[in-house]
Amino acid sequence: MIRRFLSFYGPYKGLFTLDFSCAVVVALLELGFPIGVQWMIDKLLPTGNWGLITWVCAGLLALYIVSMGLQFVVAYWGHKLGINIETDMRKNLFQHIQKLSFRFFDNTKTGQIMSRMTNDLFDLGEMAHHGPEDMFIALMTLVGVFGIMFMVNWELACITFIVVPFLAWIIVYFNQKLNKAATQMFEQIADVNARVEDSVSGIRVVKSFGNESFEMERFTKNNQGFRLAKLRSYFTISLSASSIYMLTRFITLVVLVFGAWYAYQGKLTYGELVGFLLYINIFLKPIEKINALLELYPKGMAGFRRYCELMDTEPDVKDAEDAIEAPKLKGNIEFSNVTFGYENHAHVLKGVDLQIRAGETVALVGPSGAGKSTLCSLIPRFYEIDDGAVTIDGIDIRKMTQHSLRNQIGIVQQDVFLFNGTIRENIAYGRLDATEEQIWDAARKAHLEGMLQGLPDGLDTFIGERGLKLSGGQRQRLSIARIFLKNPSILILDEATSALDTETETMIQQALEQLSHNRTTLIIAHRLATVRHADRIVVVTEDGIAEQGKHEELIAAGGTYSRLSAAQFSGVGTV
Ligand SMILES: Nc1ncnc2c1ncn2[C@@H]1O[C@H](COP(=O)(O)OP(=O)(O)OP(=O)(O)O)[C@@H](O)[C@H]1O
Repeated sequence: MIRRFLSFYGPYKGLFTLDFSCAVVVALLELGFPIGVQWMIDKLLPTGNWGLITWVCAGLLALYIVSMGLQFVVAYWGHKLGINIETDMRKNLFQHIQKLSFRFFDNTKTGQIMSRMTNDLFDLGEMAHHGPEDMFIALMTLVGVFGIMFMVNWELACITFIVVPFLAWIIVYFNQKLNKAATQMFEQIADVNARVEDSVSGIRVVKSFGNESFEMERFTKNNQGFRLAKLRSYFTISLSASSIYMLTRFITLVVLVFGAWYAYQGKLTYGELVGFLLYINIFLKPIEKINALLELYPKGMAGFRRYCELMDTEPDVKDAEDAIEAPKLKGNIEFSNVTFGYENHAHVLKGVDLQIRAGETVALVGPSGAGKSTLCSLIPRFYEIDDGAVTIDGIDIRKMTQHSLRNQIGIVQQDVFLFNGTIRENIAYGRLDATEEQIWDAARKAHLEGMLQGLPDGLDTFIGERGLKLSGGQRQRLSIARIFLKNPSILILDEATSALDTETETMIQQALEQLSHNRTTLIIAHRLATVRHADRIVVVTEDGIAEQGKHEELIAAGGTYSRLSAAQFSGVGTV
């Protein structure tokens, strides 16, 4: 874990060396000042040579100024190093999250991911800056100060250093406790974030049910959980800080008593006693540093452990090592004996065989929960199948890179997701390098032109979070324009026109028919009326594919489809 953390210093060796060496010089100067003071009291003051005393004071002042400059370097460039490392980790995490599969997102709350990206990393930058540097300097100062104190008076030095083993014990003991407390704190704040994310993104549902106080109660529970976890960690921090304080004050007192006694007996000069007391202050500084680290280190490490945990989560859908860039696909899709389940041993699809010819329009119908959407989500390889194979143009999709495969598949969902931005940005999401003309062309085909002409900012109109400033039909048309621009070989339409009024629906149906011309199109249909004219209708039930054929053939066969059709047209059931 520590080695993994240290590897982040790699790109910043120069910055680290600068910061580290300045910090070491500052620490050495700190050690040197009391020697000067002691020398002045014992050797220089009795001579009465004020000229020399003035020069020595000027020299000390110059050293203080140098030390001040070096401290600025440490404070600024040291923090820069920490921030750089924190930024790199956040970038790695975002990059990794982008690679994770649907299964991960199905099982992880968005708020918790956000918490790992933000809160968990806050203390890491600080730890990256202060951790190795402060620890090294603290140890170096402790050793240095012991050496000097030993030379001044070995007995007093040994008395002072009796506290060190106690100190080490306190550090180890409280570090373990704080590690646990910090991990709990991060877990609790992640829960708070997840609750806020859930409530805010579902605010319309919350308000429509008038459940604001229920949401408040749930939030309060999470918030209290965080408060308790934080209080627990502060309790431990306070306990360790006061134990260390007690230990250090006690030792100062002991040194004062023994030092005064030695001075009284003439074993110690008064200059040595003052110098010694100044060294006690220097001796306390690394201890204070270690104490501060004791608070920072567990928080940083708990965040880093959670960072590693997420970074070590392997995507369950990965490109094969010898994966090829998919050629321009015609769209012959074949499912051969495909078995798939979201959870192990709970298969949604079992031994499914289905062939779809290039350019064919196939409608998938069947009872809710039968697996129509699941079947379609296997084509872009959103999930890894448990058994069998899915091929396109005879190539197993596991042999293509996910990017080149998904590039050739367009999906229009019933539940449209648009990004917070302008209409232009959202259409261009279908092809990031699209020209103005291509964007307008896609907008025209999706029948957005009229709407755009009525907007003062046209394509540059902001549509709000998730496109909330647009109507359901407008959102749907925008998502269709995106696919026109993408121009894929395979289309998956998840009852794409259900959010539109009859007039718009007819327009869009025409546009989609134009788009699906010469393209393989799968339509997940809930309203049978919309798919009567499909080349083929495939009826998916919980037992697999029950039947397939044209509308008339299936009606004549008198099977599941004809029953569903009768139920729907008589208005009794849903499909
Ligand atoms: N991400 C998921 N994680 C776990 N189970 C899921 C997931 N998505 C769907 N399921 C389950 O898989 C089964 C098939 O769901 P699917 O959405 O494919 O059905 P569908 O036929 O498209 O239904 P509908 O017509 O209602 O949209 C259901 O039992 C559903 O609960």
